[in-house]
Amino acid sequence: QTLLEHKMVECFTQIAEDPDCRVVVVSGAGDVFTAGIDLMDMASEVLQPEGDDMARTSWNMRRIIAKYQETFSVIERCPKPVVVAVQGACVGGGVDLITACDIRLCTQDAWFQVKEVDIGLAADVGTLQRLPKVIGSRSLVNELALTARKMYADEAKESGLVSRVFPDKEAMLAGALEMAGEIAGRSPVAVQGTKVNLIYSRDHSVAEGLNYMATWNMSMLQTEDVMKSAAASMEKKSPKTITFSKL
Ligand SMILES: CCC/C=C/C=C/C(=O)SCCNC(=O)CCNC(=O)[C@H](O)C(C)(C)COP(=O)(O)OP(=O)(O)OC[C@H]1O[C@@H](n2cnc3c(N)ncnc32)[C@H](O)[C@@H]1OP(=O)(O)O
Repeated sequence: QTLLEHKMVECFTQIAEDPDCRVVVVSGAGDVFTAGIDLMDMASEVLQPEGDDMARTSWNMRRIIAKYQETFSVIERCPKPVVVAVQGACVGGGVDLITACDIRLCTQDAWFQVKEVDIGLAADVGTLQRLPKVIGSRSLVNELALTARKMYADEAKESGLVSRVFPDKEAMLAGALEMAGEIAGRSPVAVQGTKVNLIYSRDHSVAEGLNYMATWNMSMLQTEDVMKSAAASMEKKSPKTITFSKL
């Protein structure tokens, strides 16, 4: 139930470079997706940085926070799409994690909580930066982050935090894997280019996004995948029938 902070960077760095991997599904074991940061670790490790004076202690604290931020930023930077499947509680760092993913699914019993204000801190590893870009309503984001109230599955769907709600975990995992199969069956040049450009455009003006896109596709449009996909489309075949080279 605790976050796998240190393994996450290692894992997603490998996934980003692994041509055999085209899509990722993140799910949690048990009834609870995640209880967020381990509060015992937090008390003993995170909140006790070393340093001979305030400047050095603060510097080390900054490094610790940056390391935690990287835990989730590595997911967003990974060019392979990441589908996350949430059951039960998704608390604190869990919201940081899921907002760095590309597609969020949950079960009917799922709930989400930006818990940090309840433990005396401003959320510092991504929720405050990414949640406003996921949920359209700034007022709702502010309410959730300032009050730490729980948001249940139906509201999460209505607000756009998740795109689909499943009756139970089994159905959700089946749905997540089916979706992953749809993504993995398409051109990795197209899929990874789409993820990278969606994230770039989220953080830039339309003009900047278009400029980046033109530069991206001036090389990527020269892929053999376009001709293969277009030919399959003309023949009314699914892109999943095509064998695409690894990327
Ligand atoms: C630079 C740092 C950046 C990172 C910041 C991250 C911040 C955060 O993540 S803030 C959020 C922290 N998490 C919490 O406050 C979660 C609190 N826990 C819960 O709300 C519930 O435990 C939960 C809904 C997850 C599960 O409820 P359930 O009724 O199923 O189980 P419990 O009986 O409550 O818990 C079972 C045992 O687990 C221990 N536990 C739960 N959460 C944590 C946690 N986050 N850290 C450490 N331990 C946790 C709980 O104390 C129980 O232990 P025991 O009594 O020994 O059985």
